[in-house]
Amino acid sequence: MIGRLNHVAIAVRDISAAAALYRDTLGADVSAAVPQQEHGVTTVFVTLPNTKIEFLEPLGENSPIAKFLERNPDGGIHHICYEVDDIIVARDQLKAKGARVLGTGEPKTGAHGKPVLFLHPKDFNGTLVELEQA
Ligand SMILES: C[C@H](C(=O)O)C(=O)SCCNC(=O)CCNC(=O)[C@H](O)C(C)(C)COP(=O)(O)OP(=O)(O)OC[C@H]1O[C@@H](n2cnc3c(N)ncnc32)[C@H](O)[C@@H]1OP(=O)(O)O
Ligand SMILES: [Co+2]
Repeated sequence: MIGRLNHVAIAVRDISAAAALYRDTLGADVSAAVPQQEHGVTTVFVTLPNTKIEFLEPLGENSPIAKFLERNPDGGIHHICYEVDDIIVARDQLKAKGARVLGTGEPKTGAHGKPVLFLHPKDFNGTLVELEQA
């Protein structure tokens, strides 16, 4: 079911500082910041030869990463995103196996313009898992 590692997400309080750090200290290829209103975050992507790093900063009042940052004030790894061929098939298979799909269960459009879903961290070794349709 899961394929390539699409990205590893790091939640931060200051996405500009995080982007500058990776660009200027690590010499990385860093995108502009993009607000993702539907997801309650602003994103920056760091393009690596074999995957991406996604920086997340809270956006708006009810950001889903706000409490994570209260628990982790310096920031931290927030989720991992795997690619799947068909996100509805994957979702239905996962639900049939008892995994909890977060939100309404219907995919949202993610930062790459593809359908994404999230699986509860308590079901996957304490790690928030995002699925993105390849
Ligand atoms: C668009 C872009 C893209 O890639 O396209 C994105 O990624 S958008 C990325 C932003 N969107 C999302 O993250 C959507 C999915 N996330 C969510 O719905 C929420 O963050 C959540 C339900 C996973 C957790 O929300 P919350 O922290 O307010 O909830 P709680 O405080 O009740 O947390 C419930 C339990 O899960 C744990 N927990 C919470 N967040 C995480 C995490 N990131 N990794 C591992 N464990 C976590 C808490 O410590 C707690 O454990 P204990 O019970 O032991 O204390
Ligand atoms: Co993500």
